[in-house]
Amino acid sequence: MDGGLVLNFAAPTGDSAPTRLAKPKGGRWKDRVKVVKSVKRRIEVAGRPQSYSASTTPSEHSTAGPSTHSFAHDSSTSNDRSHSRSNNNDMDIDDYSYSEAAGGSKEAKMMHGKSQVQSSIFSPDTEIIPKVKTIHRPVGKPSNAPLNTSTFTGIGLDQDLAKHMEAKLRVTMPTTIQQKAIPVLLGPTRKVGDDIPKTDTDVIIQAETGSGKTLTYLLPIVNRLIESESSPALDLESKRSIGTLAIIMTPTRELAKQILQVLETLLSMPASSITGKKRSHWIVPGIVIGGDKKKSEKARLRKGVNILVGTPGRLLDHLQNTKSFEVQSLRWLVLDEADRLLELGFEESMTAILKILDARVKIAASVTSGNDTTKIWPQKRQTVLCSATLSDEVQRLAGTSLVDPIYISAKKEVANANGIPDSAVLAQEEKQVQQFSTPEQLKQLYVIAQAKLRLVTLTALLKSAFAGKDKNTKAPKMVVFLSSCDSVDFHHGLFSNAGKETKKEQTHDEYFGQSFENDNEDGDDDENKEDEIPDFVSASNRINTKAITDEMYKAKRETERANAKKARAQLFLKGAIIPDVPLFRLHGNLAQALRTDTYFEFCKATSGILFATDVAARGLDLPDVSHIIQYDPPSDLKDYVHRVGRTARLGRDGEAMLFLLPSEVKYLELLTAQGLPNEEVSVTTILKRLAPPKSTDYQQPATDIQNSFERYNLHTPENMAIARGAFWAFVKSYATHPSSEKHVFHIKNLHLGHIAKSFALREAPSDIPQPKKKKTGAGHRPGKGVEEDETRANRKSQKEREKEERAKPKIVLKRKNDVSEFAVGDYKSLVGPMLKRKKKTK
Ligand SMILES: Nc1ncnc2c1ncn2[C@@H]1O[C@H](COP(=O)(O)OP(=O)(O)OP(=O)(O)O)[C@@H](O)[C@H]1O
Repeated sequence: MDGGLVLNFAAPTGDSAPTRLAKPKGGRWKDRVKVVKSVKRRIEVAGRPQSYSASTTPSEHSTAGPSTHSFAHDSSTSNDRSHSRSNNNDMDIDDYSYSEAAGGSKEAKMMHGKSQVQSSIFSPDTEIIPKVKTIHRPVGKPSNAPLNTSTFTGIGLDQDLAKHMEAKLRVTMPTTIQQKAIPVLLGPTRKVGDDIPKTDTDVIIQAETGSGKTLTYLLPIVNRLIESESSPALDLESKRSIGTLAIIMTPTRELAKQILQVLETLLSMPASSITGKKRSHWIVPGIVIGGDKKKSEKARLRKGVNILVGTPGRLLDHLQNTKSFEVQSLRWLVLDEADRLLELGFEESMTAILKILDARVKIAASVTSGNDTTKIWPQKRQTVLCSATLSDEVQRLAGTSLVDPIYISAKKEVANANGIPDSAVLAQEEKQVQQFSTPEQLKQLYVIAQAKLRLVTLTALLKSAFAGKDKNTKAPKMVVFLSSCDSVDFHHGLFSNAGKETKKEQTHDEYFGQSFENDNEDGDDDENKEDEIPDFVSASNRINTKAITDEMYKAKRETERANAKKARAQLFLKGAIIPDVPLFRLHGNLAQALRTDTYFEFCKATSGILFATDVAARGLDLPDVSHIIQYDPPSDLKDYVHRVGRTARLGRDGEAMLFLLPSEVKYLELLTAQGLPNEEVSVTTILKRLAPPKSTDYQQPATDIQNSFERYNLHTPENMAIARGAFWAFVKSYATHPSSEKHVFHIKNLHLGHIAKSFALREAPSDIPQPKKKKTGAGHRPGKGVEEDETRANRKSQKEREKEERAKPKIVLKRKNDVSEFAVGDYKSLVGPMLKRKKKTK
């Protein structure tokens, strides 16, 4: 019999008497008779159904795990991988526990109209886990912290700007990458050091996550603009109308907003202490991103935006369709998270953008030549590529789109006294382009969990991390990365609502409806709605004109405050399984307003759990994130670096945990080959934390949790539909791993029955969802409307999916955005026979 999809009769409710005994199937007849006898005997003894695992007391178990911030807690047993294998001798009993067998349950009938059996998550596992040698690098000294060897003014920054940064951002000393790259980007006129290139050149910046790359490219741009403000050639009145001087492109909307926020802070500089004039007031920052109102963006572009932050799809849209979008004077183009920008879906937009810029900027360069601002600003467009990872694509793009770029990395500290990079170091580094590096102080762990134990292991990890935390002991702040939007919705819903079934639950519409409200196709929300945001200034004007009494105004403000509070409360939920911990979710299919609010709310939160897709993996500076859990491995190795990089930022500590299936251990070889360190924590070590105080039994609490999750799914057809959708999205996402990882992640390695358990499903759904026919039309044109992990067309199909689900609760799964490489052919031909095989063995 295969490793564990054997009969199990674990009581779903634990307190109802058995109505009939479901016959075990499969295996040898002797075993079946033995099981029935053993179960009958136990019913007689106990008088009510029990799970065998409840009475098991594995001798090697330690005492209950106290709450801890470290994932590696109790790591002395870290090599004890197979707690379930240790029980192999008990197979005849351990395989089977008794219940009224979901076959008789109302819920099971509701879902299937037929008997259903429930397998134990602790049945023996015959799977051999190969040993893999990983790098056990002890946690090192912080490698992305600010240095104490130089100052910002020392590396050439304007004094006012440096002071302002200190006051507003509490940033006083540069990090290694800032120390090396800022003098180069400040340009030859700044004359900081003799080794700075004599003319502005294109630059590739590679530095660890959380090392301050945003300021590295923003500070020189702002510095050179404020430096030019006294230039007589630049008439103050015409400064705004000069058009866009710098474009910063990012792959995600949240990252674009984050960059804009930093930019606005830098530009809020007070009057100069030297001239008495307000600095930088003429420099107008702006943003264009998918999901926002295109009309208002157009209006802002018409007035003139000097530094523009945007996502590629919307940027290209404006370049093609907004006549008043002036880019002829463009001097800087920054590609933040460059390698992501060049991945599937973005590459064509990028090429089209570069082509348009090449054509338009050339004309303008000749018009403005002779202007003395050109001495301060780069003489022609300077392109800056920036990322923590440098893929082959980036290097290919660098070869075609950048002119003689300089490569600057944070790997080596600059030795010279002023902290100025010398050309020898730069030249040497050029030859050592390294793809991946993570902060030295980051602790990187992994756990090999069988599919059926994944969900309880995740629960144990989360529960133990938050247990016993109060106001005095700082609770952690975590991000759990999942492979699909469906999976994020499922896990967020599960941890928020499981165990609360008796209370009024959110309806499907309430849960999902909020995702799509105000989210029309182009993000061009009704213009009239723009003023709905409470505006107390205009409200007070109305008080005067309409003679509204103070009381009425007060009441209105109270209502507005209450509504805002209510809206904020919806951004996160609190569940029963991990009590009092705010649970957030973030993915590309949420309405833009909800995404933005969630992002800012999670930034503000002192602790909590964010379930997210890779939309949160790139560039987001989420303050104080202490732990990262990669519950689904990333679909690309470099995303591993970006995901774990949400913690251990700027010299702070951090811990990351990677979940792998036994069939995926070879992934560790890939990580090791890239020099990425890892240390194992066993499933047992983690699950033991579920054991109650003074008990060694972790299997019963784990089984109870699993049962409670399964009951939650069975509670309503909507819950079941969400779980099944997440299951299929998981299977589909397996097809998105690149060919170099196919030997690790292959659908045929998946045990679908066990995977189902990890979605709290008692068996794998047998309906293979039919992918929707690909639509044609503008939304599908590559390069048009492409944003982050989604296309406009996909957002549309998601809406349709929701409508269909509301009308009839059944699974209609379509291609998801974040599994874009998924090939229908592979999926059907592989999963189909697997399901047939599974049916036969039953
Ligand atoms: N020199 C500095 N001193 C102190 N704080 C800094 C310094 N430079 C940047 N920071 C802060 O560090 C945080 C991380 O910066 P940033 O987001 O730019 O990192 P990053 O290298 O771009 O990371 P990622 O690769 O994840 O995008 C920000 O909050 C920023 O304000």
